Amino acid sequence: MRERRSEPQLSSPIADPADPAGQQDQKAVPGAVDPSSVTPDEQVLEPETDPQAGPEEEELPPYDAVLVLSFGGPEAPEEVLPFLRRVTAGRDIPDERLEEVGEHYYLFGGRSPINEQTRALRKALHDELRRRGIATPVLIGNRNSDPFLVDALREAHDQGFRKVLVVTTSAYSSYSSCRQYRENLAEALDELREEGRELEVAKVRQYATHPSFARTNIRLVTEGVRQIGQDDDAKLRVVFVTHSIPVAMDDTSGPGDGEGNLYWHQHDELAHVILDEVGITLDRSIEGALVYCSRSGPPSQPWLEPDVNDHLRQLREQGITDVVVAPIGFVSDHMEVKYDLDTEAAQTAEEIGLNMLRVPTVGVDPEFVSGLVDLLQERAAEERGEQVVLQAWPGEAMPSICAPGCCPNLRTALPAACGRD
Ligand SMILES: CC1=C(CCC(=O)O)c2cc3nc(cc4[nH]c(cc5[nH]c(cc1n2)c(C)c5CCC(=O)O)c(CCC(=O)O)c4C)C(CCC(=O)O)=C3C
Ligand SMILES: [Fe+2]
Repeated sequence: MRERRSEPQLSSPIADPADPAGQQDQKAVPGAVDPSSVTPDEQVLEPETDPQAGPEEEELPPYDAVLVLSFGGPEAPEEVLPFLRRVTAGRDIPDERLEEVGEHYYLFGGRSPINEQTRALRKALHDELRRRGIATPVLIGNRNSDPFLVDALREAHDQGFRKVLVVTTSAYSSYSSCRQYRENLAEALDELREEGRELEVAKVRQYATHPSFARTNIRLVTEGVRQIGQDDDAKLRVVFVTHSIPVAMDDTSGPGDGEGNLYWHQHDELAHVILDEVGITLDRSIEGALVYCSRSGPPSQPWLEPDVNDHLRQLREQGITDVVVAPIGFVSDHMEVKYDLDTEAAQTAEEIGLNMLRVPTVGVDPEFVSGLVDLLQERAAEERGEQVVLQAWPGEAMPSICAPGCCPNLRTALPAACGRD
C-alpha cells in the first residue's frame, strides 16, 4: 500500500529535475467554445455530411464514433429525486442524505449544470476533431440521466456504428471514477447484445496524468494566484479540492498488483507540480494542501479527509487571509463545484473572514480539449498497432486497457468493459 500522507500540507517549490512541461510541443487551438452556443439539437446523432469535405477527409479508424460518457444530472425539479435514487441504487445511503443532497439541487432550480457542460464538451471535441480533418461523430451517453448510455449506444448501432471510442468526464483512477464507468459500458453492451445489436467499445486512458490536464490546471491556478492580490506568501494558500471517496476505495485504487491509493497519489502529484510551476512562473513560494468535498456514506465508514470546510477554518486559525480554491478533481463546474465549493465553502470562508477565490475547472479549455483529442488519436493508433509514445506528466500513463482487478468494486464483482478481466 502507498503511504498516504495524513497531513494534507504541501509546500512549494519542490524541484522536479525532469520537468518536461516546457518541452512538449503545444498545439495552438484558436477560439474557446462558448457553452451557450450549444443548443440541445446539436447532440442529436446526425450522420456528418460536410459538403466542403474533400475525399482526403480522415477519420479515426478503426473507430466510427466517439462517445462522451458522463455522470449525468437532473435538469428540472421533478428529475431530482429519480436521479438521486438512480445514483444511489443498491447502496446504503439513507433517505435523509438524499433529501439533503436534493436540497442542493433545488437551490439551483432543480437543475444541475452538468449536462449542459457535457454538451459543451461534445461540441468542443467535435470542433477540434474537425479542425484536424477528422469527421468522426461525437455522441453523449450518461450514467444517470437522459441520454442514457444504453440508449446512446443503441442509437449509434442503428446509425451503423460498430466500434465506439469512449472518453469519460472523469480523469482519475478509482472505482467511482473509472471502473464504475467500465461496468456501465459492459452492462449496456450486454443489454444491446440481447437485442441482437453487437457493438465494440474502447476507452481512452484515464487522463489525470496526461500533460494537457496538468498544464491547463497549472495555468488556471497561476491565474487565480495572480488575481487574488495577496503578495505575502505567508498569508496565502492554495486549496486543492477533489471528491472524497471511502478510504477502502482509495486503498484499492490502481492496478490490482499495484500499491493502491492511486486516486490520492494522482491528485497529490498533480497538486505538487501545480505548486512548483506556479512558484516558478510567479517567482514565489506558495504552500497548499489537498482536501476533499462531497463526503457521503455512514459516519462509521472512513472517507478521505480533511473536509474543505474544516481545512478553511484551520487555515484561518493559522493566520491565513486568502485562499485560492482549485477543484482539480473535477473536469467541469458541475453541482459538486457549484454547491460544495461556490455555496458551502464560500459561506464558510465568509463566516470566518477568509478571502476565497475559486479557480475554474478545465471545462472546455482549448488546451484540455486538444489533449483529449490527442488521446482519442493515440487510442486509435494504438488499436491499429502503431507505435505510440504515451505522454505522461506528472507520474505514469495509465493503460487504456485496465489490468485485471484494477480499482475493484468492493461490493459486488460485476463485468467491466475495456479491461483484461
Ligand atoms: C470520485 C467521484 C466523482 C468524480 C468522478 C466522476 O465525475 O465520475 C464523482 C462525481 C460526481 N458525483 C455526482 C453526484 C453524486 N455522487 C454521489 C455519491 C458518490 N460519489 C462518489 C464518488 C465520486 N463522484 C462516491 C464514492 C459516492 C458514494 C457512493 C455512490 O453512490 O456511488 C451522489 C449520491 C448522494 C450523495 O452525495 O451521497 C450524488 C448525487 C456528480 C453529479 C454532479 C451534478 O449533478 O452536477 C458527479 C459529477
Ligand atoms: Fe459523486
